[in-house]
Formats: sequence, C-alpha cells, structure tokens
Amino acid sequence: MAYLLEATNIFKSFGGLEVLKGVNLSLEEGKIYALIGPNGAGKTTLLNILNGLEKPDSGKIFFHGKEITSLSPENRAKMGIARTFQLLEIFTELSLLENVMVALFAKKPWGMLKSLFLGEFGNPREGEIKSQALTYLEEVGLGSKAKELAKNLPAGEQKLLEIARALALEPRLLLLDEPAAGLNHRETRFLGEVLKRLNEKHGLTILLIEHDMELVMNISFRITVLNFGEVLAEGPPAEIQRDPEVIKAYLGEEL
Ligand SMILES: Nc1ncnc2c1ncn2[C@@H]1O[C@H](COP(=O)(O)OP(=O)(O)OP(=O)(O)O)[C@@H](O)[C@H]1O
Repeated sequence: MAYLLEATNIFKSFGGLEVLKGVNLSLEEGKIYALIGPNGAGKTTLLNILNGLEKPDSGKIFFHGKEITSLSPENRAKMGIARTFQLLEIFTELSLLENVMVALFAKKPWGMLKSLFLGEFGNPREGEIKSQALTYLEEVGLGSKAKELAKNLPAGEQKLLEIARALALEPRLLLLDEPAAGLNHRETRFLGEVLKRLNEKHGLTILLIEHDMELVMNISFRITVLNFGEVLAEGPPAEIQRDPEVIKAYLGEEL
C-alpha cells in the first residue's frame, strides 16, 4: 500500500521528558483520520513533527514516498501539507476575504509585501485572487460573510475561516489541532459537515487532533489513540469505541 504520509518509529524528548516513544502513523490519501488521547499524550508534538515545526530525535517521515524528515514547514507546505493551530491564526482586524487573500498572496511568487507596497491596483491578478479567496470561503460556508471583519465572527466561524486560509495552500493533507475546541454543539456539527464535504469533494486527506468524541466518531475513517507517547490503539471508530484499553485510559465509562 502506498500511503500519502508515513511516520515511522518517531521518538522525541524535551529535556529528560520522553514525549514520543516509537510512534508509527500511516495515512491513506483521501481519508479522514483522528488522533486522540489524554492531555499530554504527545498529540500536538506529533503534529508539529509531521509539519516540520519540530524535528524528531529519531524516526522518519515520508510524504508521497519521498522522505521529508529534514524539510522546513515552508517546504512541506509547498508539497501540500497545511496546518491549523489550537490557538487561532487569523487577522482579526481584516475582513474574511482579506484574510484568505493574504494567505493566497503569501504563496504567490511576487509575495505579500510587494503586493502591499504596490497597493490595490499594483497587482494585475488582484481580481483573480479575490475570486479565488471567495471560492475558499464558500467551501467552508462563509461566502455570504466575505466583507465582515474576522473579529466579529462567532468562534465556530473563526475556526472555519482558519480552515479556508489553510485551503488557500491547496493542500493534499490538512492537519487540524483541536478544531472543535470552544465550539458549541451546533457549530461542531457544522464543522464536521464542512470537513466531510472537503474530503468527499476534493479527496482532501485530513488528520485532526480532537477531544470531541461525537465529531471524531462521526467523521473518522480510522483513529489513532496516543497514551504516554505510545500508540495504544489504531482502528476504525467502532473498534476504538469498544477497546477496553482505550476506555480505561481515555474514553472513561460513558462510552
Ligand atoms: N517545546 C516543549 N518543551 C518542553 N516540553 C514540551 C514542549 N512541547 C511539549 N512539551 C511537553 O510534552 C508533553 C506532550 O505535550 P503535547 O502538547 O504534545 O500533548 P498533547 O497530547 O497535545 O496534549 P493536549 O491534549 O493537552 O494538547 C507535555 O508534557 C508537554 O508539557
């Protein structure tokens, strides 16, 4: 089986603390995966290692069969690995459209700074960028709010805006760190629908860290459970939900 992403035998320590102890992860293209586990299990560290923000002490990462272990986050982004963070990374004083346009300018050869210095009419492709940005907003259900300021959006829609900005990179793999944190039930359901649609319509591969079990169980193809830096279990939602080890370590008695 050729995987879109493969991480093999990943080890990582901070000081004397072993945070990842030989983790393996394989993602097929076009599927949604979840990474779950108790606080401090190493989930964010693993995501950081996959997108290049952290380097593993040992172990290798392959994207499309090519080793990317020593590539920078920028080079991984160019190859198609996009990432959102636990804390929002949006420009609150800009409109939704401008937020996505900045992401689009940033990846174009002329660069964002040049565009800003040249002003609104300095870039011959301004109109094209605008309409592309609008398409990404529509993909996450925010097309009708393009002109609003990001700071005026409710939490759920700010999360969706962050995803629209990540889509501007035209990723093949989208890494999401707790996208449902701070969202209410209705917002979380909508987020799930958006992620499913992106996956089904564009074949986008998604790996999300998430504590909201309803979302995880509803949208995931397979789930990896991390516990104390090791993979405790890996499998489809129905299997994970009834795994006695997982229930003991993480899910508790309610499932
Ligand atoms: N840069 C760092 N320096 C030192 N320790 C770190 C660093 N990053 C993470 N850690 C430690 O590594 C452990 C794992 O953290 P990590 O954020 O990966 O866990 P997590 O599973 O994502 O937790 P949560 O669900 O709370 O976000 C924690 O004990 C954390 O304090």
